Amino acid sequence: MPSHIHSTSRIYNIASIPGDGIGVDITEAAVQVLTTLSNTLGGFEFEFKTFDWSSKKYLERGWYMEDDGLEQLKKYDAIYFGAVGWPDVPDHISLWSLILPIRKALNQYVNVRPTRILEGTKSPLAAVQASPSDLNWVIVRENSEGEYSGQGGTSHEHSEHAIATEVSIFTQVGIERIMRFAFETAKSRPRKKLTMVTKSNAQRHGMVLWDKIFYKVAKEYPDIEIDKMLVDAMTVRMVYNPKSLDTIVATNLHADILSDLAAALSGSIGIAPSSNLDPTRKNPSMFEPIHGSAPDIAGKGIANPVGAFWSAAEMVRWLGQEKAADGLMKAIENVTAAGVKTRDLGGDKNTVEVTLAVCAEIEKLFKQ
Ligand SMILES: NC(=O)c1ccc[n+]([C@@H]2O[C@H](COP(=O)([O-])OP(=O)(O)OC[C@H]3O[C@@H](n4cnc5c(N)ncnc54)[C@H](O)[C@@H]3O)[C@@H](O)[C@H]2O)c1
Ligand SMILES: O=C(O)[C@H](O)[C@@H](O)C(=O)O
Ligand SMILES: [K+]
Ligand SMILES: [Mn+2]
Repeated sequence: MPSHIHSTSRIYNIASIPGDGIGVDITEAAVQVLTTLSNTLGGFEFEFKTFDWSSKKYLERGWYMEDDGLEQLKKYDAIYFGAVGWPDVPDHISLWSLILPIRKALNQYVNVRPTRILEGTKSPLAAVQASPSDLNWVIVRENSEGEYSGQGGTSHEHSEHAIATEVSIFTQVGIERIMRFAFETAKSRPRKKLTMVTKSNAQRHGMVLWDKIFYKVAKEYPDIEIDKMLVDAMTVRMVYNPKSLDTIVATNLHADILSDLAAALSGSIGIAPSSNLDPTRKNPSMFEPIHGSAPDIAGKGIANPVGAFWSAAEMVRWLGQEKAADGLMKAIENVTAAGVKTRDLGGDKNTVEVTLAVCAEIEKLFKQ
Protein backbone atom coordinates (compact mmCIF):
# COMPACT_ATOMS: atom_id res chain seq x y z
CA MET A 1 0.00 0.00 0.00
CA PRO A 2 1.47 3.43 -0.90
CA SER A 3 2.56 5.35 2.21
CA HIS A 4 0.22 8.29 1.61
CA ILE A 5 -2.86 6.06 1.76
CA HIS A 6 -4.20 5.58 5.21
CA SER A 7 -5.43 2.09 5.97
CA THR A 8 -8.96 3.34 6.75
CA SER A 9 -9.21 5.02 3.36
CA ARG A 10 -12.70 4.92 1.86
CA ILE A 11 -12.53 3.56 -1.69
CA TYR A 12 -14.88 4.90 -4.35
CA ASN A 13 -15.29 2.74 -7.44
CA ILE A 14 -15.84 4.98 -10.43
CA ALA A 15 -16.88 3.80 -13.89
CA SER A 16 -15.17 6.08 -16.39
CA ILE A 17 -16.61 6.41 -19.90
CA PRO A 18 -14.44 8.81 -21.94
CA GLY A 19 -16.42 8.28 -25.19
CA ASP A 20 -15.45 10.35 -28.22
CA GLY A 21 -13.40 13.35 -29.32
CA ILE A 22 -12.50 15.76 -26.53
CA GLY A 23 -14.44 13.52 -24.14
CA VAL A 24 -11.26 11.42 -24.04
CA ASP A 25 -8.94 14.37 -23.26
CA ILE A 26 -11.11 15.91 -20.57
CA THR A 27 -11.86 12.57 -18.86
CA GLU A 28 -8.14 11.85 -18.68
CA ALA A 29 -7.64 15.33 -17.20
CA ALA A 30 -10.46 14.80 -14.67
CA VAL A 31 -9.04 11.43 -13.57
CA GLN A 32 -5.63 13.06 -13.06
CA VAL A 33 -7.11 15.87 -10.97
CA LEU A 34 -9.28 13.50 -8.90
CA THR A 35 -6.28 11.27 -8.22
CA THR A 36 -4.21 14.27 -7.14
CA LEU A 37 -7.08 15.36 -4.90
CA SER A 38 -7.42 12.03 -3.10
CA ASN A 39 -3.64 11.52 -2.82
CA THR A 40 -3.16 14.98 -1.36
CA LEU A 41 -6.10 15.03 0.99
CA GLY A 42 -6.10 11.38 2.08
CA GLY A 43 -8.97 9.54 3.76
CA PHE A 44 -10.45 8.38 0.47
CA GLU A 45 -9.31 6.96 -2.85
CA PHE A 46 -10.77 6.52 -6.30
CA GLU A 47 -10.53 3.30 -8.25
CA PHE A 48 -11.33 3.97 -11.87
CA LYS A 49 -12.49 1.35 -14.33
CA THR A 50 -12.44 2.64 -17.90
CA PHE A 51 -15.13 1.47 -20.30
CA ASP A 52 -14.05 1.81 -23.93
CA TRP A 53 -17.54 2.50 -25.23
CA SER A 54 -17.01 4.89 -28.13
CA SER A 55 -18.20 5.63 -31.65
CA LYS A 56 -14.85 4.38 -32.96
CA LYS A 57 -15.44 1.01 -31.28
CA TYR A 58 -19.03 0.97 -32.51
CA LEU A 59 -17.81 1.29 -36.10
CA GLU A 60 -15.34 -1.57 -35.56
CA ARG A 61 -17.57 -4.01 -33.68
CA GLY A 62 -21.18 -2.83 -34.11
CA TRP A 63 -22.00 -2.01 -30.51
CA TYR A 64 -21.36 0.71 -27.93
CA MET A 65 -21.84 -1.13 -24.64
CA GLU A 66 -22.17 -4.84 -23.93
CA ASP A 67 -25.70 -6.24 -23.62
CA ASP A 68 -25.32 -6.18 -19.85
CA GLY A 69 -23.57 -2.78 -19.87
CA LEU A 70 -26.23 -1.05 -17.78
CA GLU A 71 -26.07 -3.86 -15.21
CA GLN A 72 -22.26 -3.52 -15.08
CA LEU A 73 -22.57 0.20 -14.33
CA LYS A 74 -24.93 -0.39 -11.41
CA LYS A 75 -22.03 -1.86 -9.43
CA TYR A 76 -20.14 1.43 -9.25
CA ASP A 77 -20.41 4.28 -6.75
CA ALA A 78 -20.59 6.83 -9.56
CA ILE A 79 -20.04 7.23 -13.28
CA TYR A 80 -17.76 9.80 -14.90
CA PHE A 81 -18.69 10.51 -18.51
CA GLY A 82 -16.82 12.46 -21.21
CA ALA A 83 -18.93 12.89 -24.35
CA VAL A 84 -20.44 10.73 -27.07
CA GLY A 85 -20.92 11.48 -30.75
CA TRP A 86 -18.78 11.43 -33.86
CA PRO A 87 -19.47 12.56 -37.44
CA ASP A 88 -19.18 8.98 -38.82
CA VAL A 89 -22.18 7.78 -36.77
CA PRO A 90 -25.65 9.40 -36.91
CA ASP A 91 -26.08 11.38 -33.68
CA HIS A 92 -29.39 9.72 -32.78
CA ILE A 93 -27.65 6.32 -32.88
CA SER A 94 -24.76 7.37 -30.63
CA LEU A 95 -26.95 9.25 -28.14
CA TRP A 96 -29.55 6.49 -27.94
CA SER A 97 -26.88 3.76 -27.62
CA LEU A 98 -25.04 5.24 -24.68
CA ILE A 99 -25.85 8.39 -22.75
CA LEU A 100 -29.65 8.33 -22.95
CA PRO A 101 -30.08 4.65 -21.94
CA ILE A 102 -27.76 5.25 -18.97
CA ARG A 103 -29.73 8.29 -17.80
CA LYS A 104 -33.01 6.41 -18.14
CA ALA A 105 -32.08 2.92 -16.88
CA LEU A 106 -30.27 4.26 -13.83
CA ASN A 107 -33.22 6.48 -12.90
CA GLN A 108 -31.11 9.63 -13.24
CA TYR A 109 -34.21 11.75 -13.51
CA VAL A 110 -32.53 15.00 -12.49
CA ASN A 111 -29.85 16.80 -14.44
CA VAL A 112 -28.35 19.66 -12.44
CA ARG A 113 -26.51 22.30 -14.47
CA PRO A 114 -25.03 25.21 -12.52
CA THR A 115 -23.39 28.19 -14.23
CA ARG A 116 -21.52 31.15 -12.89
CA ILE A 117 -18.71 33.46 -13.89
CA LEU A 118 -15.49 32.04 -12.51
CA GLU A 119 -12.84 34.33 -11.08
CA GLY A 120 -10.58 35.79 -13.74
CA THR A 121 -13.11 35.13 -16.52
CA LYS A 122 -15.62 37.43 -18.20
CA SER A 123 -19.15 37.18 -19.46
CA PRO A 124 -19.79 38.47 -22.98
CA LEU A 125 -22.83 40.24 -21.54
CA ALA A 126 -22.57 43.98 -21.12
CA ALA A 127 -25.20 43.69 -18.38
CA VAL A 128 -22.93 41.70 -16.07
CA GLN A 129 -19.56 43.36 -16.53
CA ALA A 130 -19.97 45.06 -13.17
CA SER A 131 -20.15 42.00 -10.97
CA PRO A 132 -19.73 38.29 -11.62
CA SER A 133 -22.33 37.61 -8.93
CA ASP A 134 -24.87 38.95 -11.41
CA LEU A 135 -24.88 35.58 -13.13
CA ASN A 136 -25.02 32.60 -10.78
CA TRP A 137 -27.66 30.08 -11.80
CA VAL A 138 -28.61 26.44 -11.36
CA ILE A 139 -30.67 24.89 -14.12
CA VAL A 140 -32.61 21.82 -12.98
CA ARG A 141 -33.27 19.73 -16.07
CA GLU A 142 -35.92 16.99 -16.21
CA ASN A 143 -33.78 14.08 -17.41
CA SER A 144 -36.06 11.09 -17.95
CA GLU A 145 -39.08 11.93 -20.11
CA GLY A 146 -40.68 14.88 -21.91
CA GLU A 147 -39.35 15.48 -25.40
CA TYR A 148 -36.68 12.76 -24.86
CA SER A 149 -39.17 9.94 -24.33
CA GLY A 150 -38.16 8.21 -27.54
CA GLN A 151 -41.79 7.52 -28.41
CA GLY A 152 -42.91 7.77 -31.99
CA GLY A 153 -42.26 6.16 -35.31
CA THR A 154 -41.77 6.50 -39.01
CA SER A 155 -44.06 5.25 -41.74
CA HIS A 156 -43.62 5.26 -45.52
CA GLU A 157 -40.00 6.03 -44.79
CA HIS A 158 -38.69 5.69 -48.33
CA SER A 159 -41.45 7.51 -50.12
CA GLU A 160 -42.67 11.04 -50.63
CA HIS A 161 -45.34 10.25 -48.09
CA ALA A 162 -42.89 9.66 -45.25
CA ILE A 163 -44.30 10.65 -41.89
CA ALA A 164 -42.64 10.65 -38.50
CA THR A 165 -43.90 11.36 -35.01
CA GLU A 166 -41.85 12.39 -31.98
CA VAL A 167 -44.18 12.17 -29.02
CA SER A 168 -43.43 14.06 -25.82
CA ILE A 169 -44.54 12.32 -22.67
CA PHE A 170 -45.20 14.13 -19.42
CA THR A 171 -46.27 12.16 -16.38
CA GLN A 172 -47.56 13.40 -13.05
CA VAL A 173 -44.90 11.35 -11.21
CA GLY A 174 -42.12 12.61 -13.49
CA ILE A 175 -43.13 16.25 -13.20
CA GLU A 176 -43.79 16.19 -9.48
CA ARG A 177 -40.41 14.71 -8.58
CA ILE A 178 -38.44 17.18 -10.71
CA MET A 179 -40.42 20.12 -9.30
CA ARG A 180 -39.80 18.95 -5.76
CA PHE A 181 -36.05 18.61 -6.48
CA ALA A 182 -36.03 22.12 -7.99
CA PHE A 183 -37.76 23.63 -4.94
CA GLU A 184 -35.27 21.89 -2.63
CA THR A 185 -32.41 23.26 -4.75
CA ALA A 186 -33.86 26.78 -4.57
CA LYS A 187 -34.28 26.37 -0.80
CA SER A 188 -30.62 25.40 -0.39
CA ARG A 189 -29.43 28.59 -2.08
CA PRO A 190 -29.31 32.04 -0.47
CA ARG A 191 -31.80 33.77 -2.77
CA LYS A 192 -34.67 31.23 -2.37
CA LYS A 193 -35.92 31.88 -5.87
CA LEU A 194 -37.25 29.50 -8.52
CA THR A 195 -38.18 30.29 -12.12
CA MET A 196 -40.23 27.70 -13.98
CA VAL A 197 -39.80 27.54 -17.76
CA THR A 198 -42.68 26.39 -19.93
CA LYS A 199 -44.34 26.64 -23.34
CA SER A 200 -47.91 26.13 -22.19
CA ASN A 201 -49.25 28.76 -24.54
CA ALA A 202 -48.64 26.66 -27.65
CA GLN A 203 -48.29 23.18 -26.14
CA ARG A 204 -51.64 22.76 -24.53
CA HIS A 205 -51.47 19.32 -22.89
CA GLY A 206 -48.10 18.27 -21.48
CA MET A 207 -46.95 21.79 -20.69
CA VAL A 208 -50.25 22.65 -19.04
CA LEU A 209 -49.85 19.66 -16.72
CA TRP A 210 -46.26 20.78 -16.09
CA ASP A 211 -47.45 24.24 -14.97
CA LYS A 212 -50.29 22.85 -12.87
CA ILE A 213 -48.00 20.53 -10.90
CA PHE A 214 -45.46 23.31 -10.42
CA TYR A 215 -48.09 25.46 -8.68
CA LYS A 216 -49.29 22.49 -6.65
CA VAL A 217 -45.78 21.72 -5.33
CA ALA A 218 -45.15 25.45 -4.79
CA LYS A 219 -47.77 25.43 -2.05
CA GLU A 220 -45.43 23.27 0.03
CA TYR A 221 -42.70 25.91 -0.29
CA PRO A 222 -44.24 29.23 0.76
CA ASP A 223 -40.79 30.72 1.44
CA ILE A 224 -39.60 30.29 -2.12
CA GLU A 225 -40.22 33.18 -4.48
CA ILE A 226 -41.55 31.78 -7.75
CA ASP A 227 -42.22 32.93 -11.27
CA LYS A 228 -43.06 31.45 -14.64
CA MET A 229 -41.43 32.15 -18.01
CA LEU A 230 -42.29 31.07 -21.53
CA VAL A 231 -39.11 29.57 -22.93
CA ASP A 232 -38.72 32.03 -25.79
CA ALA A 233 -38.95 35.03 -23.49
CA MET A 234 -36.62 33.24 -21.07
CA THR A 235 -33.74 33.47 -23.57
CA VAL A 236 -34.21 37.24 -23.66
CA ARG A 237 -34.31 37.53 -19.88
CA MET A 238 -31.13 35.46 -19.54
CA VAL A 239 -29.33 37.94 -21.79
CA TYR A 240 -30.78 41.24 -20.55
CA ASN A 241 -31.50 40.60 -16.90
CA PRO A 242 -29.32 37.70 -15.71
CA LYS A 243 -29.29 38.88 -12.12
CA SER A 244 -33.07 38.40 -11.87
CA LEU A 245 -32.55 34.61 -12.08
CA ASP A 246 -31.28 32.03 -9.59
CA THR A 247 -32.69 28.47 -9.74
CA ILE A 248 -34.44 27.46 -12.96
CA VAL A 249 -36.51 24.35 -13.68
CA ALA A 250 -37.20 23.27 -17.25
CA THR A 251 -38.08 20.26 -19.37
CA ASN A 252 -35.52 17.91 -20.86
CA LEU A 253 -35.26 19.75 -24.20
CA HIS A 254 -35.76 23.30 -22.96
CA ALA A 255 -33.10 22.86 -20.29
CA ASP A 256 -30.72 21.23 -22.77
CA ILE A 257 -30.91 24.35 -24.93
CA LEU A 258 -30.97 26.90 -22.10
CA SER A 259 -27.96 25.31 -20.39
CA ASP A 260 -25.78 25.76 -23.48
CA LEU A 261 -26.89 29.40 -23.61
CA ALA A 262 -26.23 29.79 -19.88
CA ALA A 263 -22.72 28.39 -20.27
CA ALA A 264 -21.93 30.68 -23.19
CA LEU A 265 -23.21 33.70 -21.25
CA SER A 266 -20.96 32.84 -18.33
CA GLY A 267 -17.92 32.74 -20.60
CA SER A 268 -17.71 29.40 -22.44
CA ILE A 269 -19.47 26.11 -22.93
CA GLY A 270 -16.17 24.57 -21.79
CA ILE A 271 -16.71 25.44 -18.11
CA ALA A 272 -20.20 24.09 -17.45
CA PRO A 273 -20.78 20.91 -15.41
CA SER A 274 -23.71 18.54 -15.19
CA SER A 275 -24.85 15.94 -12.67
CA ASN A 276 -27.24 13.22 -13.81
CA LEU A 277 -28.70 12.26 -10.46
CA ASP A 278 -30.76 9.43 -9.08
CA PRO A 279 -31.84 11.26 -5.92
CA THR A 280 -33.06 7.96 -4.40
CA ARG A 281 -29.39 6.80 -4.53
CA LYS A 282 -30.50 3.31 -5.57
CA ASN A 283 -28.36 3.66 -8.71
CA PRO A 284 -25.06 5.40 -9.35
CA SER A 285 -25.29 8.98 -10.57
CA MET A 286 -23.32 10.21 -13.57
CA PHE A 287 -21.20 13.33 -13.91
CA GLU A 288 -20.13 14.96 -17.19
CA PRO A 289 -19.47 18.40 -18.62
CA ILE A 290 -22.46 19.68 -20.60
CA HIS A 291 -20.53 19.95 -23.85
CA GLY A 292 -20.18 17.27 -26.51
CA SER A 293 -17.24 15.68 -28.31
CA ALA A 294 -16.33 18.89 -30.20
CA PRO A 295 -15.05 17.26 -33.42
CA ASP A 296 -13.87 20.69 -34.60
CA ILE A 297 -11.16 20.88 -31.92
CA ALA A 298 -10.67 17.17 -31.12
CA GLY A 299 -7.09 15.92 -31.24
CA LYS A 300 -5.63 19.42 -30.84
CA GLY A 301 -5.12 19.28 -27.07
CA ILE A 302 -6.88 22.61 -26.54
CA ALA A 303 -10.20 21.55 -24.98
CA ASN A 304 -11.09 23.45 -21.83
CA PRO A 305 -11.05 20.92 -18.96
CA VAL A 306 -12.74 23.24 -16.44
CA GLY A 307 -16.27 21.88 -17.05
CA ALA A 308 -14.85 18.39 -16.55
CA PHE A 309 -13.18 19.44 -13.28
CA TRP A 310 -16.30 21.19 -12.01
CA SER A 311 -18.28 18.01 -12.86
CA ALA A 312 -15.67 16.00 -10.94
CA ALA A 313 -16.15 18.35 -7.97
CA GLU A 314 -19.90 17.74 -8.11
CA MET A 315 -19.24 13.98 -8.13
CA VAL A 316 -16.97 14.29 -5.09
CA ARG A 317 -19.68 16.33 -3.31
CA TRP A 318 -22.35 13.75 -4.18
CA LEU A 319 -20.10 11.04 -2.72
CA GLY A 320 -20.05 12.98 0.55
CA GLN A 321 -16.56 14.53 0.44
CA GLU A 322 -17.57 18.16 0.92
CA LYS A 323 -14.15 19.45 1.92
CA ALA A 324 -12.50 17.88 -1.13
CA ALA A 325 -15.22 19.28 -3.42
CA ASP A 326 -14.84 22.80 -2.04
CA GLY A 327 -11.06 22.50 -2.33
CA LEU A 328 -11.25 21.38 -5.95
CA MET A 329 -13.54 24.31 -6.83
CA LYS A 330 -11.16 26.69 -5.07
CA ALA A 331 -8.21 25.21 -6.98
CA ILE A 332 -10.03 25.61 -10.30
CA GLU A 333 -10.89 29.21 -9.57
CA ASN A 334 -7.39 30.10 -8.34
CA VAL A 335 -6.14 28.84 -11.70
CA THR A 336 -8.63 30.84 -13.78
CA ALA A 337 -8.00 33.88 -11.59
CA ALA A 338 -4.27 33.57 -12.31
CA GLY A 339 -5.06 33.72 -16.03
CA VAL A 340 -4.19 30.08 -16.77
CA LYS A 341 -6.97 29.52 -19.30
CA THR A 342 -7.66 27.83 -22.61
CA ARG A 343 -8.45 29.79 -25.78
CA ASP A 344 -12.23 29.63 -25.43
CA LEU A 345 -11.79 31.77 -22.29
CA GLY A 346 -9.37 34.14 -24.01
CA GLY A 347 -6.22 32.44 -22.70
CA ASP A 348 -3.38 30.68 -24.51
CA LYS A 349 -2.92 27.50 -22.45
CA ASN A 350 -3.70 23.97 -23.54
CA THR A 351 -5.61 21.20 -21.75
CA VAL A 352 -2.50 19.69 -20.13
CA GLU A 353 -1.20 23.05 -18.88
CA VAL A 354 -4.51 23.90 -17.20
CA THR A 355 -4.70 20.39 -15.71
CA LEU A 356 -1.18 20.60 -14.25
CA ALA A 357 -1.95 24.05 -12.85
CA VAL A 358 -5.08 22.74 -11.09
CA CYS A 359 -3.12 19.76 -9.69
CA ALA A 360 -0.40 22.11 -8.39
CA GLU A 361 -3.06 24.34 -6.82
CA ILE A 362 -4.65 21.34 -5.06
CA GLU A 363 -1.28 20.43 -3.60
CA LYS A 364 -0.73 24.02 -2.47
CA LEU A 365 -4.14 24.17 -0.81
CA PHE A 366 -4.02 20.85 1.00
CA LYS A 367 -0.38 20.00 1.70
CA GLN A 368 0.68 21.10 5.17
N1 LIG B 1 -23.68 14.45 -23.32
C1 LIG B 1 -22.96 14.29 -24.43
O1 LIG B 1 -22.16 13.38 -24.53
C2 LIG B 1 -23.11 15.27 -25.56
C3 LIG B 1 -23.43 16.61 -25.34
C4 LIG B 1 -23.55 17.48 -26.44
C5 LIG B 1 -23.30 17.01 -27.71
N2 LIG B 1 -22.97 15.70 -27.90
C6 LIG B 1 -22.55 15.20 -29.23
O2 LIG B 1 -21.26 15.77 -29.51
C7 LIG B 1 -21.10 15.95 -30.93
C8 LIG B 1 -20.74 17.39 -31.24
O3 LIG B 1 -21.83 18.23 -30.88
P1 LIG B 1 -21.86 19.80 -31.02
O4 LIG B 1 -20.77 20.25 -31.94
O5 LIG B 1 -23.23 20.20 -31.30
O6 LIG B 1 -21.56 20.36 -29.53
P2 LIG B 1 -20.17 20.44 -28.72
O7 LIG B 1 -20.54 20.81 -27.33
O8 LIG B 1 -19.37 19.23 -28.91
O9 LIG B 1 -19.40 21.68 -29.40
C9 LIG B 1 -20.00 22.96 -29.63
C10 LIG B 1 -18.89 24.03 -29.78
O10 LIG B 1 -18.29 24.27 -28.51
C11 LIG B 1 -16.91 24.02 -28.53
N3 LIG B 1 -16.54 23.33 -27.27
C12 LIG B 1 -17.24 22.34 -26.67
N4 LIG B 1 -16.61 21.91 -25.57
C13 LIG B 1 -15.49 22.65 -25.45
C14 LIG B 1 -14.42 22.67 -24.51
N5 LIG B 1 -14.38 21.85 -23.45
N6 LIG B 1 -13.42 23.56 -24.72
C15 LIG B 1 -13.44 24.40 -25.76
N7 LIG B 1 -14.43 24.42 -26.68
C16 LIG B 1 -15.44 23.56 -26.53
C17 LIG B 1 -16.67 23.12 -29.73
O11 LIG B 1 -15.36 23.24 -30.22
C18 LIG B 1 -17.76 23.59 -30.70
O12 LIG B 1 -17.30 24.72 -31.43
C19 LIG B 1 -22.43 15.49 -31.53
O13 LIG B 1 -22.25 14.16 -31.94
C20 LIG B 1 -23.43 15.58 -30.38
O14 LIG B 1 -24.51 14.69 -30.52
C21 LIG B 1 -22.86 14.82 -26.85
O1 LIG C 1 -29.05 15.41 -23.60
C1 LIG C 1 -28.61 15.72 -24.71
O2 LIG C 1 -29.30 16.24 -25.59
C2 LIG C 1 -27.17 15.49 -25.02
O3 LIG C 1 -26.67 14.41 -24.37
C3 LIG C 1 -26.38 16.68 -24.72
O4 LIG C 1 -26.71 17.72 -25.60
C4 LIG C 1 -26.43 17.16 -23.30
O5 LIG C 1 -26.65 18.35 -23.11
O6 LIG C 1 -26.26 16.36 -22.38
K1 LIG D 1 -20.80 15.47 -22.04
MN1 LIG E 1 -26.83 19.66 -24.64
